Amino acid sequence: MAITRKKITVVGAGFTGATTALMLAQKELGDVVLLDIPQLENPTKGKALDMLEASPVQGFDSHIVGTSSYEDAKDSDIVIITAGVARKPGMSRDDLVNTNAGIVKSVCESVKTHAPNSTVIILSNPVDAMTYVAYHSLGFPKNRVIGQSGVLDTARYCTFIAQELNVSVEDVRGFVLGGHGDDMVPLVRYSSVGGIPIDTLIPKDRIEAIVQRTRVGGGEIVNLLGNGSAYYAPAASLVQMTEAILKDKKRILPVIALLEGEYGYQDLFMGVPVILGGDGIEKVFELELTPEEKAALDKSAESVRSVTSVVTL
Ligand SMILES: NC(=O)c1ccc[n+]([C@@H]2O[C@H](COP(=O)([O-])OP(=O)(O)OC[C@H]3O[C@@H](n4cnc5c(N)ncnc54)[C@H](O)[C@@H]3O)[C@@H](O)[C@H]2O)c1
Ligand SMILES: O=C(O)C[C@H](O)C(=O)O
Repeated sequence: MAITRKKITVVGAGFTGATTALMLAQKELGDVVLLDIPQLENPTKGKALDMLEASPVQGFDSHIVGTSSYEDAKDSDIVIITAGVARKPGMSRDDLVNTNAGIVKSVCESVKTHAPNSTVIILSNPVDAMTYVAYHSLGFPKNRVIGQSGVLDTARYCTFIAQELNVSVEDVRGFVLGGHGDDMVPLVRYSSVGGIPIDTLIPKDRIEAIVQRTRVGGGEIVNLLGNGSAYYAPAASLVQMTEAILKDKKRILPVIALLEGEYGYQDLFMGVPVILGGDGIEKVFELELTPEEKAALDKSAESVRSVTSVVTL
């Protein structure tokens, strides 16, 4: 019996989209369709072909095609949306809201037509608001519309903790909740190294510095790059989410989910820990928060609400 491979479409073949496509293929998570606008069809085909030609060297058998046609995305299992503009130094993610809302809306119209059973992961910024836009444009059930922020923010947080203690990143566990903005909420109380709570190992002022560096981690990269934003760690985060879904791994990861009463928020897309598996978001975990943690999450939720409110659907 022929084995049907999974099909993953990455919309937007820029820095994050192209990097994601390559990482997905390297892990053989499925065949990859890399899609960008018609004006960039040849460069998109060129990037895909270049990646494919790496496959004999690296020994992966995923196919990769570049295209500007949604026909090629037909019946995708997963669609990852990276289409849109990135910020430059001096800008906030929220400055992108109007431009990217239009792009995400038009992409979702095509996804709805050509891949109606897909699970959709949104990366375009401001990503909490763009996930809200995608949900309403797609009309898919809430478990199949997922935003990426918490995996990346947590990865940055864990990187800084590992650096601080000079220990393996593999032994660091942590969580970042809330919106993908400068008031996101790294949860120190739920962070540990090899099972040891970090607040017993790292002085308070150093933890505060790590929390603050995490909050502005995207901006740190934007300032260093000078013309664009991070893409290696964002791509790795998208791949981890895709793998959790396609392999039904039931990972517990922080992702942007529709909240309908959880944590006291209604009709809000924001980062929370979930079970991510074959059905997409299979469960949202409601953690016990201290009054200080809840106040910080409320502040982050307010920022998300404020940028989401300017979007016209
Ligand atoms: N959520 C996160 O954690 C996170 C992380 C990194 C980047 N981002 C966001 O992801 C987006 C992409 O970042 P990037 O660095 O890849 O930018 P980029 O400029 O390198 O690539 C964006 C691509 O989208 C394409 N595009 C624009 N309109 C399109 C459309 N209608 N259909 C298909 N493709 C279209 C562009 O042609 C371009 O190739 C930005 O909004 C950025 O802020 C979010
Ligand atoms: O910071 C950005 O604008 C891109 C992304 O959201 C990130 O956190 O790297």
